[in-house]
Amino acid sequence: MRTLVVDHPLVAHKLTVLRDVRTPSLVFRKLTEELVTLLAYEATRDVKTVPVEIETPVTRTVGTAFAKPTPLVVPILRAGLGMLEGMIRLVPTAEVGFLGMARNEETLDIITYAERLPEDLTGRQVFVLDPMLATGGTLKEAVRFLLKRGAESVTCLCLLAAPEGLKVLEDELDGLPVSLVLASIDERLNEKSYIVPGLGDAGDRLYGVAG
Ligand SMILES: O=P(O)(O)OC[C@H]1O[C@H](OP(=O)(O)OP(=O)(O)O)[C@H](O)[C@@H]1O
Ligand SMILES: O=c1cc[nH]c(=O)[nH]1
Ligand SMILES: [Mg+2]
Repeated sequence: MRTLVVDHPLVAHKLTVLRDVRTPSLVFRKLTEELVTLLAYEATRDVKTVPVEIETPVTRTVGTAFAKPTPLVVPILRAGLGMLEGMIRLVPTAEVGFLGMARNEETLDIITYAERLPEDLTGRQVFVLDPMLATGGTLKEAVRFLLKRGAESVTCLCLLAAPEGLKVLEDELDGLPVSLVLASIDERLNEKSYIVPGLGDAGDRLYGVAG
């Protein structure tokens, strides 16, 4: 599994404001979008392209276009939805599918409560959006599901990852066409499996406390 941490002062600065407990929802949403756009630049480096012939005001030339089928972007609800705008700003022709997943905060079991994706993902490059990789349970389920549907590759964009969750993914998804693009690898998980120092519950900070 390829893992890239985007080491850039813009990312570090925006992430610091995002982590701050005083940062209100409105600013948190905006910063999440901006951070995703910075991660997306790196995450799409291997997106498939084809040569296209075009005419400039001066001459004919050969340029580059996204190959078909177009990339599929999959935000994991709720918190991943906060990353969608920032991603499709860079890849406006991408298609978007949805996975609704939540971890039970006591048992840490993952519930998939919604799925709206093409049945057949054969040959598709898929980009999964979820800000938090904590125990790795959610992302492991999501990636397996997408590969089972035939996805050619899965690239996950996350803001924060815990070393414990990264190890789970490395062990469980070893040898599969999976990459991770992150803004930071944090220190550890706490006793409630929250990322430390982290940013709290990303879904709650984006959208308010879930019922
Ligand atoms: O790596 P894990 O231990 O599985 O935890 C990470 C998951 O937890 C959060 O979602 P949550 O379950 O809080 O749902 P929400 O986005 O609706 O708040 C986060 O957005 C991930 O999906
Ligand atoms: O720190 C964490 C861990 C899981 N989910 C979150 O939103 N935050
Ligand atoms: Mg949550």
